[in-house]
Amino acid sequence: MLYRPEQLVFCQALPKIELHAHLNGSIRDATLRELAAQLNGTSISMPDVQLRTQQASRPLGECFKLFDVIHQITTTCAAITRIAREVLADMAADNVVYAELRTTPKSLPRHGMTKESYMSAVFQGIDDYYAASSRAHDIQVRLLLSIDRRQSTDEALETARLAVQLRDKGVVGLDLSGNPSVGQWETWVPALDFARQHGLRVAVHAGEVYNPEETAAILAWAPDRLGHMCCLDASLEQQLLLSRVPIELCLSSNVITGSVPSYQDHHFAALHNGGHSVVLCTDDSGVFATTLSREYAIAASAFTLSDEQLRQLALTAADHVFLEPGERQVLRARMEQLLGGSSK
Ligand SMILES: CNc1ncnc2c1ncn2[C@@H]1O[C@H](COP(=O)(O)O)[C@@H](O)[C@H]1O
Ligand SMILES: [Zn+2]
Repeated sequence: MLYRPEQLVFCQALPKIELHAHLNGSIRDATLRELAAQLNGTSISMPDVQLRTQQASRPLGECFKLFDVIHQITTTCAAITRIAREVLADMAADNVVYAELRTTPKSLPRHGMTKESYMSAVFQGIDDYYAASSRAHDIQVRLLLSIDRRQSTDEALETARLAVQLRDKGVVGLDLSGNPSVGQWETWVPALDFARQHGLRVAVHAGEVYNPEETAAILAWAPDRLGHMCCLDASLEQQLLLSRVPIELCLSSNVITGSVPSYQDHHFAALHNGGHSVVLCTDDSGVFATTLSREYAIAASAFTLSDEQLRQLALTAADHVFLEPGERQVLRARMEQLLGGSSK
């Protein structure tokens, strides 16, 4: 058993902050199946989708094949709008009070989709959620635009420019993600520099596989937050601790993909005990069949965290959001108030 039922109940009641969630990876299983079923006559079969979404362990390479399948199913603006709306609803139901959702804007000429229309579809989904929900005031959302590691320097720059343009629509930063075995860090540096020069914040997936040269280069660039950092040697570990860059940690994702051998072996414990800033996140709640509450419950059980430690973990996430300082303080005060209310 990964955790005791009462640990999950406690974690569900905690107000939480989600900082690392990929839109298409957070698709509901039922929605994925429904959209796949609507695509009769294409290369995607239902058994294909079912088999892929029911695996308990899925090596990283398999994960990226699954993302390709999901992307073949989510090619319309209507699908993207629906996913965005449902992801927000699921997070709000899980007591997430602030979320930074990340997604890769897609240009799919065959489907009449541009990066701009893709983003409009995401904004529509957010608007639809707020228009329909009585709990709408419960969750605040911001966006990070992702660069996929398969992209060229020019494609990445296009995404960075779009992110700057969409700042007043709630875009607060850029993310570098995608298959860690693909591409070269130097390719995307111009786009990340551009974003930073224009006042956006930058989160980078790093160390999801062992690649010490790249991880050292990423640390030297000093992103505002790092994702994963699973596969480091002793010297990189030292550099990471000295950098003090907060890390988004996704327990289920890392264990299911095999980046970390088990929950007990996860580097969460060493970082957290050493006072390094960490934020628990889901990564892909659909693909890994999880919720943020469940990730907190797994941490509570695997690392024997007290209720007070769990509350502190939820609270300190507010210090690492990509909001302006004034807004960040308001969020922190709100978390303090809500957490005061959730203590026994
Ligand atoms: C499991 N660990 C991971 N490592 C790296 N990148 C990941 C990821 N999980 C998801 N993504 C990135 O997010 C995309 C799906 O969401 P969007 O289409 O952008 O909304 C994937 O294609 C991949 O680029
Ligand atoms: Zn990720």
